[in-house]
Order: sequence, then C-alpha cells, then structure tokens
Amino acid sequence: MATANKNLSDYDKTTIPNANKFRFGIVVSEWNDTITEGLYKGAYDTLIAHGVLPNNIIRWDVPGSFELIYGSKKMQEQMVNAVIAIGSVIQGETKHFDFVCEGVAQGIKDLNVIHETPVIFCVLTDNTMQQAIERSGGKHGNKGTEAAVAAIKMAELRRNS
Ligand SMILES: Nc1c(NC[C@H](O)[C@H](O)[C@H](O)CO)[nH]c(=O)[nH]c1=O
Ligand SMILES: CC(=O)[C@@H](O)COP(=O)(O)O
Repeated sequence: MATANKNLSDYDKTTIPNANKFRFGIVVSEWNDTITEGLYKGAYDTLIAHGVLPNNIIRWDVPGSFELIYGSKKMQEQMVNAVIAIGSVIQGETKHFDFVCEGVAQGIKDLNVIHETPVIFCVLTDNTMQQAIERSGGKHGNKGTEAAVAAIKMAELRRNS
C-alpha cells in the first residue's frame, strides 16, 4: 500500500506497550536536515507520548545517510533497547541516489541480522524534496512517528523473546 493511502502517523495507540522501561538511541543524518529534524521530532514526541523518559533517549548526528550504518552499529553497543536510524535521501542528477539508498538499506538490514539490538529504518528515499516534506510531518504524516512505534514494538518483542 502506498504511503498516499496510509498516513504514516496513523496507528492504534491501544496496541503500544508502556515504554517507560525502555532506552532508545536515535542516529540522525545531517544531509537534508530540514527533513531529518522533522523526522526526529516525530520520533522523539512519539517516544515521549508512550512513556519514554527524556534521559532515556540518546541522540547522535552523522554526516549523511550512508554514515547511519556505522553510527547505528556504535549505538547498538550502548545500553539501548532499540535504535532508530533517521535519514533523507533525495534523487539528484546521477545514480548516486541508488547506491546510497541500497547501501543504507542493506547495511541496516545487516545490523539487525548480526547484532541483538533492533535498528529501525527511518530513511526517506524520495524523488523530490516535496515528497520528503509530505512524509516528515506533512500531508502523508511523519515517518519518524511510524519509526518510534516500530522501535517500541521491537523493544518489547526483544524483551519477551
Ligand atoms: N545525496 C545524499 C547523501 N549523500 C551523502 C552520503 O550519505 C554520504 O554521507 C557520503 O557519500 C559520504 O560517505 N546523503 C543523504 O543522507 N541524503 C542525500 O540526499
Ligand atoms: C542521493 C545523492 O547522493 C544525490 O542527491 C547527489 O546528487 P547528484 O546525483 O546530483 O550528485
């Protein structure tokens, strides 16, 4: 289902466990920072809304989305229950977009396979800045909210498994 048909900020709040016992790491790419800051706000506000204590949210910044891989790997080494990797990749004139998107997706997938701490893929991969705006707090909601919900659910799954 396309994002246009499912708002990123819509979810059943009754299905979310109280997250006051969890600690989260958030790694934020500085590329397209007007977008990534909007994603971060969506994620942070959602974690707080579900009981996470502000002191239990660690934020690190990295230069670009490709560095989310290394930053998330190091964040997994901290005492956190889940990591959220936040980035915004926007198509330019060349194939670089393809390599960055594929590299980050594969790298974060590998971190989920190799290590115990879940890493949530909160990376927008848009054709235009307008698409990114619409998915970071615009008409299609906020992928940061979606990512925070996923992080809480995966932290709970890890705790119970
Ligand atoms: N074009 C975008 C980039 N490019 C930079 C890479 O992510 C990386 O930092 C660089 O290749 C050095 O390793 N990054 C984004 O996050 N978004 C873009 O649109
Ligand atoms: C995703 C990118 O790296 C891209 O925005 C860079 O732009 P260009 O392909 O025009 O070099």
